[in-house]
Amino acid sequence: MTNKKFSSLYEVYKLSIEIAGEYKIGFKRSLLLFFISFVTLGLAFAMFFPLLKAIFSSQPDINEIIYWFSFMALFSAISIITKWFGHDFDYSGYIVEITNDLRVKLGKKLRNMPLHTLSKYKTGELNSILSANVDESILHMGVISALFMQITVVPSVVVLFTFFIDYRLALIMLVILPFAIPLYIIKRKVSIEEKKDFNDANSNLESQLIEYIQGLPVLRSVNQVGKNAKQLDLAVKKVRTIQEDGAGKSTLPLLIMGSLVEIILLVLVFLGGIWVEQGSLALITLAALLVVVSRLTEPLTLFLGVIPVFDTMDSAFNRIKTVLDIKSLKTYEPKQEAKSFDIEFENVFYSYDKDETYSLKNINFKIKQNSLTAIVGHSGCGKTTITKMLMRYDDVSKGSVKIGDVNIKHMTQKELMKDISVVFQDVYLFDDTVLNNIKMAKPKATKDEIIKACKLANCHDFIQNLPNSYETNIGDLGGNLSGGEKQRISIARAILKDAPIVILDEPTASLDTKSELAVQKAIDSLVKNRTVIVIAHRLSTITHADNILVMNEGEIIQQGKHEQIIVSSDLYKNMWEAQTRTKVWNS
Ligand SMILES: Nc1ncnc2c1ncn2[C@@H]1O[C@H](COP(=O)(O)OP(=O)(O)OP(=O)(O)O)[C@@H](O)[C@H]1O
Repeated sequence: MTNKKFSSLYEVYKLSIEIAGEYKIGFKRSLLLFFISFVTLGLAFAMFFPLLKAIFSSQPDINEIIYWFSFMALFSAISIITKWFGHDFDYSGYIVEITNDLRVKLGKKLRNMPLHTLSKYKTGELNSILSANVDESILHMGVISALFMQITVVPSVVVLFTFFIDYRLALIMLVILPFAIPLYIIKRKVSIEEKKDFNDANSNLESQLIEYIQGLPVLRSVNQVGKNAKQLDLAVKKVRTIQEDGAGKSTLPLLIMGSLVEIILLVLVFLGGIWVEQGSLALITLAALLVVVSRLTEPLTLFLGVIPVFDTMDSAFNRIKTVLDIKSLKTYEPKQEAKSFDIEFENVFYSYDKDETYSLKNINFKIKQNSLTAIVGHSGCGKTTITKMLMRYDDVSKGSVKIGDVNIKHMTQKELMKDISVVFQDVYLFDDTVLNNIKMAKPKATKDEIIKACKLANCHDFIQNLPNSYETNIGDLGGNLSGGEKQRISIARAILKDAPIVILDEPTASLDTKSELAVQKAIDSLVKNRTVIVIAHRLSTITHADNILVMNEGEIIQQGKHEQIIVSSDLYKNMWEAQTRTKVWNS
């Protein structure tokens, strides 16, 4: 999801501060301590020059040796102590807190995100953002930032110190070290592109996996479970190709970088040897320098190894940020609550893609409190979109939606959802007890209230026959509830919620006649004395509706009672006749 290709180290630092949130002071302090630690480590290395000089001089002076050795020991001690305190940040639980805070923030965002935006994400994508990406984005805090500091600060201090010893030797290092820069840039470009492609491919793989597992029964029935599960197979291959490509492309810069220190050593030995021969450089100074430089091999090679960690973090946090930056739908002032439950759509237009392709066009209708309104029309004409606009799935592109004269933009999402119950065609039951699945509609409900709702929803008897009655875990039933039974549990939820408006999204469309009768009975209890909107495919179930909205291609082309529109609307008449014919064939 990120458009960024290459963040500078400063940007990575700024991101880190943002991630650290309220712990940013601790993070900055830890970076400062690491900085002091590695400056002093560089100085301790540099003490090799005077120390070796003192040891190997023609007349060694023990006091001078102790003097330089004491400095070396002092710098090393400061380095160890400050490094220890620097790591306090990762050892004392801050990183766990930061990870937790980030997940809580993302969780809140998901709760308040407009459903329209949420629906644009694949489940696997959100899954990888909340799990892997959160972990990756804080990876570098602690050990990795210490390592990074070490590989940049220590060589810099050594080069600077060498200037005081012999500027020519320092210049050799300064001339060769900048060759690391293009290598660094190539490596980062490869790495950041690989990370982005890898993240996209990985979330796609997660989505395909989730889809594969959920669709396993269907895949089995069409013999597509093995290698024939093409999409999953492709997703796995894509991840492998990206990883292989990335590994191949980043090996060369790593090898060259590793050789760079060897090259410096060779040039130092060659030129240093000449200068020693000519008498312009002390042999002991050259020897000390070779010892110090050879100690830089490891940090410089590590440098390129550490870069991908920053890129992983950068790419992961940018993905997190796209979620954090999503704006919740605004509740307009003054905040209001609906006191009555008439519904009015006035000149409503809506486009999913925020362009001129409207899924709803100039929708106008009024629903009286406690009446029954049905929406009918061919598939894709906009029936569900109307109900989504009532639930403020997104803001309408034009026009207004009102409940009891209050524009729903002035109602908080909580207030709005308090007023509406929805019964969907596909029921989702959570992996929890039957009781808790119903109770979630009204957390403070007593068991008696729940049983009463279940009796009304015509599901009390079959729940009692479950292995542990109301305490039976839905997961333990292993999908053994029928569609009609699940549907009645969801209706019990809606009855318990007791919202004044009920939306029925074709709840009986996929049920057989026996289940349909049982569910219809439950629905009859639910809709009593409420404002009801029903999306109906079977027109026979809505002939008694107070108003029927006939839709075609996003518009309401006719509205009225069954007896009126069967005469005035050709579309409705044709649908009715087609369904009556089917009924005759089926009987
Ligand atoms: N999330 C979405 N993003 C983009 N377009 C969408 C989205 N959901 C629906 N649409 C489009 O909006 C139009 C209306 O869809 P809607 O689901 O409201 O129709 P419907 O009448 O309820 O259909 P059905 O009876 O098949 O459920 C369709 O053209 C559909 O493709």
